[in-house]
Amino acid sequence: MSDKLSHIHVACAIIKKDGLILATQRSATMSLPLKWEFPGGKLETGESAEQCLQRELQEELGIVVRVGAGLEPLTHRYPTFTVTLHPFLCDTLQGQMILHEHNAACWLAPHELATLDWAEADWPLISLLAQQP
Ligand SMILES: Nc1nc2c([nH]c(=O)n2[C@@H]2O[C@H](COP(=O)(O)OP(=O)(O)OP(=O)(O)O)[C@@H](O)[C@H]2O)c(=O)[nH]1
Repeated sequence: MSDKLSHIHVACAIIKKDGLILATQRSATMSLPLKWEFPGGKLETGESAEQCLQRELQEELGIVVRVGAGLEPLTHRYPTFTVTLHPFLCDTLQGQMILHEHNAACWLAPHELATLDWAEADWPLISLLAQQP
């Protein structure tokens, strides 16, 4: 497979509520099983990051969010593919969260995020969030 084919772009949501941030755990049957991540997914052709997040968060968690500022994209090379994460700060607008795909979810203070077993691509983001007030 060419590098181009194995390089995916993923929009992910840093959802904040009362100073806490939502973390979701991938299921045992997904790729990167049981790793923690920020909810979101692959950008489809012609889709904006905001549209992607609204679609993915509705599918995965049944919630509608307000998409705010974008953070610096991060690129990570896994053994079998490369991912560029496009993180966005978000607030929940509507919906009772239901886990349609994930194994678990939790709300943590920024400095507590590092206690979870995150997907490798996320670690620079975890460090950045932990430094913010
Ligand atoms: N949503 C999300 N995905 C992440 C994060 N970090 C990270 O490495 N990823 C990777 O980015 C990809 C997201 O794609 P997806 O969520 O639409 O894909 P998927 O579960 O259907 O994966 P699959 O196509 O590998 O089965 C996954 O391979 C996931 O492991 C993150 O913080 N949030």
